[in-house]
Amino acid sequence: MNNLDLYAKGPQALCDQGVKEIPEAYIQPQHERPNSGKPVHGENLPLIDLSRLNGDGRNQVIEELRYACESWGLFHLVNHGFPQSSMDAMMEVGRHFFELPVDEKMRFFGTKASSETRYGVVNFNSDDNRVLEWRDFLFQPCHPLSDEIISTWPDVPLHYREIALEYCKNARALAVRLLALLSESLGLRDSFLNEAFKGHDQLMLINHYPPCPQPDLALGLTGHTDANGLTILQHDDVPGLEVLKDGSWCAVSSIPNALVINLGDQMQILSNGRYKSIEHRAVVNSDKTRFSIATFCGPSYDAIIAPAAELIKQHPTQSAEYREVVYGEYLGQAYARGLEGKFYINSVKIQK
Ligand SMILES: O=C(O)CCC(=O)C(=O)O
Ligand SMILES: [Fe+2]
Repeated sequence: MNNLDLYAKGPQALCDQGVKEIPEAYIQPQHERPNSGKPVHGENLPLIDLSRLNGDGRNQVIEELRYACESWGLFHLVNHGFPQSSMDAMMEVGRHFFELPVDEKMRFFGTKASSETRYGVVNFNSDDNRVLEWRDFLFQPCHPLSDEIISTWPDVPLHYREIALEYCKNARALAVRLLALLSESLGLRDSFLNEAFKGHDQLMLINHYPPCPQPDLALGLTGHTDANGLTILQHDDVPGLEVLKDGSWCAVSSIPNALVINLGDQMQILSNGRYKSIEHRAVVNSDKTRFSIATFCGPSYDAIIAPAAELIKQHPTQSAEYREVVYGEYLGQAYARGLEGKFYINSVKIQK
């Protein structure tokens, strides 16, 4: 099958053709289909306001952060210092990328599940029988960067690379700041998590979910936890993100100018299970396109990630809950396995 045939099977092409029924390959088994995700009201889902860090509010913010990470693994973040102009520009140039003619987008087409720049239409390889997801995406490495890596990024639309470069730098600055705050919230020295991550690795994924004629049968993104350390998610105002909380899927609203931060598996390991990587997914709808930009911040590939000794001492059994992992290997195996709930993090849990 050539690339254009593959594109023709992708959700955007199907949407453009005006199909009324989605192909079988996109139909989720009954138990995976989106039910009407019980909405989480704003007051339940934690919202962290970083403007309160200066002065008297500081201890309270750290306390709220601890609560959010222990009970949710996800929170809205406002007054985060990420320039709005950079967020808006990235969303716009990302949108324009997906509007490009097929041949332009297909110049970046790739199927290999790796950290290389690629535009993906259908997310499985031939020996994988998974149900397809109703999205296409653009994936790119963002840190560490070199001219060679930047030269793999899309060179269209105009200014894509400079806008993306600025965005990646802003995301990295926020990640470094958040890791210091998360260290503090765990009672560790400020530099702990940033040091544990060594030089850091950062990837960006732009998800594009076209309207789907049968949204009750499909998913934009299967339920999964992020394999990295923490994810900075910017999404537009079209609903779609859901989190699994106490066994039910709950819709996460979009708050203007806010970012969604969710913890990945490495935070669960480093915190010896005190903080959780949260299972989440994206549902689709029948009339609106939805976009999200996920920045995955994680350790360097050669970093060895293990529960922090200080936190093991505080654990009821005073023992490690997870075995140590080399981050690059963990990520490689998580990619190979594909999205599957908490399967991969559970596989490195020490059986007692
Ligand atoms: O589109 C979303 O809201 C979720 C994206 C996501 O979870 C991911 O890219 O890992
Ligand atoms: Fe995710």
